[in-house]
Amino acid sequence: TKLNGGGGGRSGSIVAPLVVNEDFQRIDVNPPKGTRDFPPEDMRLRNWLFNHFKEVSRLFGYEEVDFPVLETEALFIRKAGEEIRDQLYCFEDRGNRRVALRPELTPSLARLVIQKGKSVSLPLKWFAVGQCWRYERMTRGRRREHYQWNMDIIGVPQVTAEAELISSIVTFFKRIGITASDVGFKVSSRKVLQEMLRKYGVPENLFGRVCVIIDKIEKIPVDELKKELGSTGISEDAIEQLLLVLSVKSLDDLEEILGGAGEAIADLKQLFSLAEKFGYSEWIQFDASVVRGLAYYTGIVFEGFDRKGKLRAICGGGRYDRLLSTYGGDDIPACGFGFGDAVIVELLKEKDLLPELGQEIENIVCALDKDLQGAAATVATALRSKGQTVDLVLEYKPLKWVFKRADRVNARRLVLVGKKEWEDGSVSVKVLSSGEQFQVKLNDLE
Ligand SMILES: CC(=O)Nc1cnc2ccccc2c1
Repeated sequence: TKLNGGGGGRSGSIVAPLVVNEDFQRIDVNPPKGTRDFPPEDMRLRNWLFNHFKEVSRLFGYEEVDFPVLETEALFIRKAGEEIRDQLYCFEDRGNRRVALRPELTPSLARLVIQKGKSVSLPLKWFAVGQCWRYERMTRGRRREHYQWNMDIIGVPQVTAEAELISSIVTFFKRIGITASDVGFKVSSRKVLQEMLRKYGVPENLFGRVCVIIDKIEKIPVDELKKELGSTGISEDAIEQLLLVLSVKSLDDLEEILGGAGEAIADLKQLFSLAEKFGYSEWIQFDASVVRGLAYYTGIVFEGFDRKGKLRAICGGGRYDRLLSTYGGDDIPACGFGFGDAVIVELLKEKDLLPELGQEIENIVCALDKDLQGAAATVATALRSKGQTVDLVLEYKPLKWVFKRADRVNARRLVLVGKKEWEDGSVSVKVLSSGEQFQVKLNDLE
């Protein structure tokens, strides 16, 4: 420890310091690897973004829900080879229970719907904004947490549900200044794959695994993709045909291959016609190669992408009609999307659309001398009770300090409590933008 005497040897007197810190080093003040703090300026941007998420959800008539960030590990154990499974942030708790930090929100939502059972009437339209976790080996140095906005419709089998979900995301983009020339949605249906796999006699239980592998179509070399597909037992010929179908560029070409009878074509045609009615046709395009990487999707799938092709997918979602029944629930149709808080901020930076958000305070209240601190508290309270934001100077400070603080917190005006004015219940106010200064009875101050 450094005793006061060590402070440059003034009179040499040694006074033991009040706090001795010999028994620990300075703690690591950074947050754990892959996680973020949100100091005020970052929290203002986060709140701006999340408020848009939530306002759009409410505009569409959805109800907010939330779940524990900690779930039973079993909720996320799927044997389809998903990346989200390999990176599960899971552990054994002190009660020897296998638990996990949720990597996504949909399983928790499905669990709550089943828990609610008959006590809720369908359709349900729920939304949530929640932190999700993954445990990646240090090597990648990527983030281990992000916040996701989810909107889900439970109990509607028609494609009108997916069409509305896309409309809500388009509404969000428009609110923050993103246009159809900045981003688009690639739309397809996993029923294309399902119909192809049936045609080649591939067992249904391979469906999820095959989709997860095919989702890597643009991430790994094609012969590696073929090898992985082959390892599931699918024939070479079937694999060739699959990849051919996935490279199809239009719905008409797809109809050529699949025939017009299948649900895939019908669903997609209906979605594109609904897009017209919702007014977002120029935002979406058919793209047979979109499958998404989550095993539980069963029908329409979509993902938002930046047209410059510089960023990863902005958001994604689709229909998951079997998820509730795999958890032992009834056979209830469902669809939804997830929208992360990372890529969208990169996109806003790219487009120079980040909002300038500063602190805004209406009043700084301060006492002009020591024994008016109580009076200043009374003034602050009077203003706050009228809904005015007040930064009350909590200790006696020279005016120079107060002006500096007023500038930093971007205060609109100074409310000064002086001896003379306070004797007849007045305060003096200085409007900082104009420099205008006046005296006013406290009760007349609004
Ligand atoms: C770009 C980014 O931060 N992605 C990200 C970050 N954290 C996650 C955590 C769980 C699941 C997916 C995640 C995805």
